[in-house]
Amino acid sequence: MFDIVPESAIDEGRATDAYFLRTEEALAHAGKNPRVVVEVTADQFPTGEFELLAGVADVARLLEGRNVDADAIPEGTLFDGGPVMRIEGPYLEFARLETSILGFLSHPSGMATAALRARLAAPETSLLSFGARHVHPSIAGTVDRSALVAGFDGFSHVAAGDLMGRAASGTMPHALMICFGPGNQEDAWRAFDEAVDADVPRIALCDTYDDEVNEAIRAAELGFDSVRLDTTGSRRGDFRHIIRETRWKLDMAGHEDVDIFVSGGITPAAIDELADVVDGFGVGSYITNGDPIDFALDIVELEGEPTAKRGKLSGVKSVYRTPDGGHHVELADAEAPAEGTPLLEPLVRDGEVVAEFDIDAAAERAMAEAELVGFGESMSE
Ligand SMILES: O=P(O)(O)OC[C@H]1O[C@H](OP(=O)(O)OP(=O)(O)O)[C@H](O)[C@@H]1O
Repeated sequence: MFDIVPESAIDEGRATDAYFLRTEEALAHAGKNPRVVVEVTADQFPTGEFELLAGVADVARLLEGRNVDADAIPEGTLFDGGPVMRIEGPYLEFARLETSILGFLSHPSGMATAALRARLAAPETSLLSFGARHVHPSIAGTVDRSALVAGFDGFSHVAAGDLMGRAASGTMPHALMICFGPGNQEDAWRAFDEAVDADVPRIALCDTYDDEVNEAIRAAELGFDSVRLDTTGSRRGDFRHIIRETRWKLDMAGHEDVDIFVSGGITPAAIDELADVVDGFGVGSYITNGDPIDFALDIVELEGEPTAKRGKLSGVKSVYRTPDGGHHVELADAEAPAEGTPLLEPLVRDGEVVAEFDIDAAAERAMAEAELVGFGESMSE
């Protein structure tokens, strides 16, 4: 019905580049199915430019039930070089899965990395992921899960929530306000308040027809807990001033408890500029525009012997984090760096998924990692 590659095609390995099917034919013809170790890597050596890993859970599900062992650094870990994942087994067990394995990691990790930049711009302020509308609906869950791995507080997409067993958050769209017509904002807000479950936060959208200050005070008078300002870019002028003026006049009217949320084109720079005058942000395109990480999957060992294509590092590797925040890449059988903690952990053993995936734990790890490696310090918009 829609242009969506079905889950069954991913699981069966048909969500692949055709040359892997040709490879299967050629290997079968030659009677070959070598035991290999492959590694998934973005940069061969540490670069100092860290990125946040996400999407590992989907890879684990894809490898489940296949005759392979796999290790991966946990979701929510920052990496800047060396393998993030290692898979070992007969090559034909997983040859055709390469395309989907890389896709499962590349896009989520890029979005999680962007989301972490936003998170670090205001560690204490509420951040909601609003990005689903910018991507194909089939991956909305990936967008919002990546944002949560990076420490976001919530997300807006209902089906993404169904996937994660969490409730979506949200306020109200301009469409609701416009359906009641100009001058009738109270009718729209009142209808929302009367109709929507009591446990849904009362956040009124206050920029549709009149001045933000005017609408915010009117919504507050109706009893709304919070207002959202999504002022159109062409009208924004000095957004910080608009927000401060709204805060000032809400306070003057006795509505010191009414929170102010903002959305629309919010970037880490905007968060940095506005965090002290707002109570929360909705962030969409900044997350979904996060560049996919350029992962590659390469054979590094063939029948127990180190090998690699030119330009790639042969041999099975380990990666370590040292207390100074260093990320070290070494041969797996070499001595670990002093005080180095190995980052690759068992993911799949004999086809059984042995890792656990906890979004909150990943988010905690991401924040600790960011502090350890100084991720925020090299942050650019
Ligand atoms: O700019 P982003 O960071 O991607 O934010 C996502 C969207 O959230 C806000 O929309 P709103 O709910 O106000 O949309 P509406 O005008 O359709 O009601 C904002 O105006 C963006 O369109």
